[in-house]
Amino acid sequence: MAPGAIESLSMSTTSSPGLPRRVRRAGPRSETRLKCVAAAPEARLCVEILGEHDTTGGVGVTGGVGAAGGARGVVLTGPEVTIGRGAGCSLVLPDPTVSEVHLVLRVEDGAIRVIDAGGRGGVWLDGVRVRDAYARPDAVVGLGRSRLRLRGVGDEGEAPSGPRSRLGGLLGVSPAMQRVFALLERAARTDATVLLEGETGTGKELAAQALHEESPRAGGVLQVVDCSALSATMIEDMLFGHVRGAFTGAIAEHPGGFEEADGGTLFLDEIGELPLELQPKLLRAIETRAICRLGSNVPRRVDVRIVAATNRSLAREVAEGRFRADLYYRLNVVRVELPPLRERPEDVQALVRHIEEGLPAASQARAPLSEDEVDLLSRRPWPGNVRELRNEVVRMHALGLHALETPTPTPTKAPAAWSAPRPGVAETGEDGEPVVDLSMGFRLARQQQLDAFERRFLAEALRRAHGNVSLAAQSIGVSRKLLHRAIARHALREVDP
Ligand SMILES: Nc1ncnc2c1ncn2[C@@H]1O[C@H](COP(=O)(O)OP(=O)(O)OP(=O)(O)O)[C@@H](O)[C@H]1O
Repeated sequence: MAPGAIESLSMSTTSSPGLPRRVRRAGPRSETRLKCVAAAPEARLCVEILGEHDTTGGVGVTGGVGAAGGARGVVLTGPEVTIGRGAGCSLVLPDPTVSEVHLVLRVEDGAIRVIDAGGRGGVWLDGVRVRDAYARPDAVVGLGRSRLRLRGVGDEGEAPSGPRSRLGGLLGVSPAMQRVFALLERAARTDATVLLEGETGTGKELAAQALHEESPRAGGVLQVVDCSALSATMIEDMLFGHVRGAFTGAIAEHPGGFEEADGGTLFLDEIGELPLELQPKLLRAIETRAICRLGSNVPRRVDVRIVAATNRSLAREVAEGRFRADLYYRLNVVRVELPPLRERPEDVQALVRHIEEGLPAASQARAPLSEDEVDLLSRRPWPGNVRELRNEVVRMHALGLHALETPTPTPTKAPAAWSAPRPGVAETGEDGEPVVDLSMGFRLARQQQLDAFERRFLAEALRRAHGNVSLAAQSIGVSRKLLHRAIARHALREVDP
């Protein structure tokens, strides 16, 4: 189906006690929308100068810019303005700590985009250093020793407006998240199948919830089926349900996720883990919008919108033969990639404040994190993304810790020598058992343990085979091709002394 196309479906309704694991009903809508005003070339941008300097009379404005609101308030016109010490800037600041052209403000869709033009000391938005970020209304921008309050934009004296800083439970002020919000919003209006890709903890599940809540199906059910369940039979049962007697222990009929989601949205989480043998059956169900319960040949029509998520690259899985191409194309109608947190440090502050607001008073052993602490956190690599940030903030509050007291994790992306300890991999405790680190959550911890095990295992096999891949593969019972792929994934050298 073409991107954005509407799938037409038929309906049947069922209800079921005892939902499968991770299948649940969506909660009430919780979002507040921010108004967006369309950009106009003559858009006006109101800036209030708050600097320590006495800029009265010293503020120079050029090119369609006029003074407004007294000596310290200026209105800048045009979709893009430059700010700095240089005479050519739209707003000239006589501050020796400011660079010639320090900052660019751009009006986009009624929002103010703040771009560091390479100014000395950088650009600070609400106390967080940014390279390129959208500002909330009334945000304060710091450059050199000067500070500016962005009063908002408008053509006819409209109220200040801003970009969407959240969609459903997803928060984000960075341009990357703004693009995600725009895509999700557009996709939500259709019945098109959506594939969400992104590292663990980047908010794929929240994105699926937002898609459902923003869609015409919001009144229906959002059903989640975790395709990484332990056995293929269990996943099959969670997807398609069963009739009485279908297998030992099937003492009653049970609808699966497809039927549970009828009239609503079916969220296939961890789709990259779906066993190969189940993939043709899922493809058929998606194509025909009909399923048969396990143990039955009677097709049942279902009216569902499909959203799938994975923290793998499905295209790569297809290339490596672990995922069927036909199912991939059926799922990849609208693809939305959730960016990792390290690529959008501008979002850390909003996320920290949001997490702090949700903390129960009893678990707050310290004051809210200071701007310096938030700045420190925004420089970390966060391999577990927002989930890891949440855990860290909760931990800091619970234990009364400060950002400097908590170790900075190493990015998982950086390939370390295979013998070096991997981040998040448990060390051995006094009892010889691995020390469990709960702070990063189950999935990430499990993944990192598995990765570490695989790496050690393969490295040892290679070492014993003196780096001969064919021999190593033979000795551990895997194909040469598979071992080559694993070597590349773990950045192991094929010939190790
Ligand atoms: N943009 C965001 N705004 C607010 N909270 C977020 C955001 N992204 C993630 N979170 C929070 O981080 C945690 C993990 O989010 P979520 O489960 O949606 O991630 P995921 O990508 O589905 O992870 P996984 O692949 O491990 O299942 C949750 O507590 C969620 O509320």
